[in-house]
Amino acid sequence: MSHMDVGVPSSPGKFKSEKPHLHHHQRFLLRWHNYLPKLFVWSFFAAAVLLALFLISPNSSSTSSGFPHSSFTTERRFLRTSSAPTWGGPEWEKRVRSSARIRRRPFGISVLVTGAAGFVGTHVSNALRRRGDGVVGLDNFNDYYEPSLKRARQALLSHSGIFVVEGDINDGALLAKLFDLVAFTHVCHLAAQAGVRYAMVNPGSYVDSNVAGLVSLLEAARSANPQPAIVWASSSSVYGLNTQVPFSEVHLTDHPASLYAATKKAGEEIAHVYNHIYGLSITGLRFFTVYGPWGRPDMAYFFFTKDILSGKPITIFEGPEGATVARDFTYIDDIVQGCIASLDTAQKSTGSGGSKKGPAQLRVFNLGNTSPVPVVELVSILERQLKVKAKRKVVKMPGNGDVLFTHANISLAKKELGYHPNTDLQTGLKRFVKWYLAYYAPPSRTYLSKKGRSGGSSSS
Ligand SMILES: O=C(O)[C@H]1O[C@H](OP(=O)(O)OP(=O)(O)OC[C@H]2O[C@@H](n3ccc(=O)[nH]c3=O)[C@H](O)[C@@H]2O)[C@H](O)[C@@H](O)[C@H]1O
Repeated sequence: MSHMDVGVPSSPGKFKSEKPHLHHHQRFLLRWHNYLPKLFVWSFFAAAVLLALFLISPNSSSTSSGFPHSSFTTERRFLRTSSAPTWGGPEWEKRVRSSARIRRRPFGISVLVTGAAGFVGTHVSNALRRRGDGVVGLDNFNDYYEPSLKRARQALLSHSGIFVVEGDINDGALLAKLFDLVAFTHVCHLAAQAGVRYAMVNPGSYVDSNVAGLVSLLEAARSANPQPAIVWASSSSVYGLNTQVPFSEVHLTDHPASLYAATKKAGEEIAHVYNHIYGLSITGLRFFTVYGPWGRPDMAYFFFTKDILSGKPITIFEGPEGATVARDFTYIDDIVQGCIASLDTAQKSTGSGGSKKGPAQLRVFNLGNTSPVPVVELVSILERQLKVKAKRKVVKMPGNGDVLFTHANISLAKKELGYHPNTDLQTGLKRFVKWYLAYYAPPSRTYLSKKGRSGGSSSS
C-alpha cells in the first residue's frame, strides 16, 4: 500500500481527520515511511561531506612545507602509494631486462636504483644511463610530496630508456623477482623516508622505509646470486648534536636529534651486520642537504622559493640567543659525482648461498660541500635570483629535530673517491631557480593553473 493510497499528509494537519482510522502500528510504519526519503538524503549528504573532508585533508591543513599548522599529532598516518602497483608478466619482464642491459662494454655495470623517481634517484639513474650502464628503477610513488613531480621525473627517465618498476622495497617477492631476472652488479639504494621535521608527524613511515625497507633490501641482496655491491643514502643528520666541526666520519654519531637521524644511524648499524654476516659490500653516503633542479618540495630552499613568489611569509629559524642556523648545502651534480664514484670503487660482495667467503668492503663517506651557509643568506640569494623580496619571519627554532649547523669534512671522500664538489650555493640556486620557473612557470596565471594541475601544495 503506498502512502498516496492511505492519504498520508504531505504537510501536518492537512488531512488530520484521516489519521484516527489507522492502527497504532500502521501509523508508526507510515511515519517511518515518510521519514525514510529524508533520512536517506541526509545520510547521503553527511557521507559526501565526510568523503570530501577525507579527500582534501592532506592539503587543507598544511603549510607549504606540507605539515599541519595546528598540531604534530598524526592527521594522516599512512602515505598513499600508487593506486595498484602491478608487476610481473612477460611484457613487464622484457622491460626490466631491456632497461638493465649494459651498453658500455667491457666495464659497464648494471644497477638497481631504488627511489629512482626521487630527487637524487632520478639524477643518478640518468647519469648512469648516459654513460651506458644498465639501470632499472624502483619506486612506490608515495604521496609524501606531490606525486605529479615524481611522475614527471619518471617521464624523464623513460625518455632515456630507463624503466621504473612501481613497487615497494618492503615487497620481498618483487625484489626476489628482480634479482632473479637480472644479475645486478650494484644496488644504489636511495629509497627512503626523507625530511627531518616530518618524523614528528608520521614516525611510522621512517621505520617502514628506513629500517624495515632497508632490511628487506639487504635480505634480497644477500640471497641474490651473484650478490650485488650496495651503495646507499645515509645522512649528515647522523652527526646530530655533535659539536666538533667539521663533521668527520671518525666522530661519534651517538646523539641523533630526530627520529629521521636515528633511523639513518640504525641503517648504518644494520649495514654493518649484513656486511659482517653475509659478506655484502656496502658503502653508506652521508648526504649534506642536497638541493638543485627536480628537487624535493619539502625542503626549505624549495618551499621558500614557492612562498617568496606567491608573497607568503617565510619562517626562518634562529638558534638560542640569536645564533645563526647554517647548512652545508650540497649541489645535486656533486652528489651524483660522489654516488657514481662510490659505485665505481665498490668491491664485489664476497658471499654466496647465504654465507660469506671472506671479509667484504664496508665504507662510510661524507658527501658535503664543506662551506656552510646561514639560512638567512640562502634567503638573500633566492631574493636576488627571483627578484622578489621575501616576507621574513624570524622565529626561535622549534624543538622539531633540526640541528643548528652542519659542516662536512670530505677528506676521506676526496682520497678514496676522488670527490671534488665544485658548485657553490649561488651557482646551484641559480640553476634551481631556472628549473623551477620553467617547471611551474610563475608568476603569471599559467603558474596558478599549473600549480592546480600538479596538485598545488608542495606537501610531501
Ligand atoms: O643533510 C641531511 O641529511 C638532511 O638534509 C635535509 O634536511 P635539512 O638540512 O633540515 O634541510 P631543510 O629541511 O631544507 O632545511 C634547511 C635549513 O632551513 C631551516 N628551515 C627549515 C624550514 C623552515 O621553515 N625554516 C627554516 O629556517 C632548517 O632549520 C635548516 O637549517 C633533508 O631534508 C633531509 O632529508 C636530510 O637529507
